[in-house]
Amino acid sequence: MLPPKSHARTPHLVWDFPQFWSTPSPSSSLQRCWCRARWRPSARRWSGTGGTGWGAPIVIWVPPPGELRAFSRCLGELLQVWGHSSVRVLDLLPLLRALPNPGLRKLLQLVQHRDTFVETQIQRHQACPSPPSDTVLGALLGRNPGARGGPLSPPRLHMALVDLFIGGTETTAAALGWAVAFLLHRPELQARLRAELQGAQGPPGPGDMGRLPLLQATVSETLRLRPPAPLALPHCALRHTSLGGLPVAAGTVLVPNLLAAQQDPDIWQHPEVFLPERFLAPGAPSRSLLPFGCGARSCPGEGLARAELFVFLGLILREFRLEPGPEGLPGLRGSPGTVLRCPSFRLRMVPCQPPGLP
Ligand code: HEM
Repeated sequence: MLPPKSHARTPHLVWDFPQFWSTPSPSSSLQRCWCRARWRPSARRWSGTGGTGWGAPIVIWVPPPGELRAFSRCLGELLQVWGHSSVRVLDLLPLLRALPNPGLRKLLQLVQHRDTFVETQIQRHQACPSPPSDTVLGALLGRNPGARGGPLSPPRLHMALVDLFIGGTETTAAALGWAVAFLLHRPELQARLRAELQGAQGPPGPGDMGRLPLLQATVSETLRLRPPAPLALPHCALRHTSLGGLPVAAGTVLVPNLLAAQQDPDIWQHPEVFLPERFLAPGAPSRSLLPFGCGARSCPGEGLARAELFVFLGLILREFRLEPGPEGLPGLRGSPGTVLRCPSFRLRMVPCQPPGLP
C-alpha cells in the first residue's frame, strides 16, 4: 500500500545509527529516555534527569508503558494486514481500491492509530521545556548541531518517524527469531558459537564483529536464508531502462525478490541449508547477500540492525544454551507477508557457566 519508491533522490535522512547505538549509556539521552525516566502518575507524564552531572536536569516525554505496548501491537498488526494478499493486490491494481475491502478498512484504522501516536510524540517533544538534542527526534527537528541536514518539514518528519518504526522494529525482531530457531536445530553450532564468545574478552559489542567471525557469519546466514523483508519495497522505473538484458518501460513497478535471489543455486551451494560456515570460506559470495536491498535507496538501518542482531544474539548465546521447548523443534517455514516471520515457538534457555568461572 505504500506508493512505489521513486528513484529521484529525495533529501535522505542522514544520521549515524551506529553512533547512536554505541554512545556510552550514562551520557546517551536515548538510554536516558528509555531507562532512567520515571512515570509520574500525578503529572501523567514521564520525567527523568540527565543525572550525569553535566547540566541541569531535563524533563523528557516518554509514552506510558500501556501506550507503548498498544503501539507495538498496532505495528505488528499493521505489517500483517499490509502483507495480506487482499491488500497487496491494491499496489498492482489501484482501481480495486474503489471496491469494499475489509483488509483495507482495517489497515486504514491501524494507520490512524499509528499516526496519532507519532503525532502525540512529536508534540510532547516540542512541548518539552529543554528537549534533548541528541535523540533521533531531536536530530530530525534540527536541534542537534552535530547532525547533518536541516530540520524536516512537519509531514516529512512524521513520515520519517513512521519509516523508522515500521522499518526498524518487526524486521530485526523477525531476524532474531529466525536465528534462534535455526540454532535450535544445530546445537553443535551453538556450542562453537559459545566457545567463540567465551574466548573473547567481555560481552560482545558492536565493535567486535571482526573478532567474532562465526557469530557474524550466523547473522549473515540468517539474513540470507530468511530475509525479513523478502520482497523489499516496490520501486518505480522513472525512465526506459533494462535489467539483466530485459527491457523495463518507464512507469513499471518492480518488486525485487530478495528471498529468491539469496537462494539462487548458481551462486549459493546448498542454498536451502542453514550453513553460516559458508561465509567463512575463501571466495564466499558475500556481495550477493542483499537482505537490505542495494543502491541509493537501500535500507538506512542496516548498520543498526546488524549491530542489534550481533549483540543480542551474542549476549543470549554467551549466557544460555538454547533447547527446544515441550513442543519440540520449531518449524522453519515462514509465513508470507511484508515481514517474513518464523512460526511462534517455545524454547528452554538453560543458563551456562559464566565465563571465567572454574
Ligand atoms: C534485519 C533488519 C532489517 C532488514 C532486513 C531491512 C530491510 C530493508 C529493505 C529490504 C528495505 C528496502 C530497500 C529497497 O527498497 O531497496 C528497507 C528499507 C528501509 N529500512 Fe530497513 N531493514 C531492517 C532494519 C531497519 C532498521 C533497524 C531501520 C531503522 C531504524 C530501517 C529503516 C528503513 C527505512 C527508513 C527504509 C526505507 C528507505 C528508503 O525508502 O529509502 N530498517 N529495509
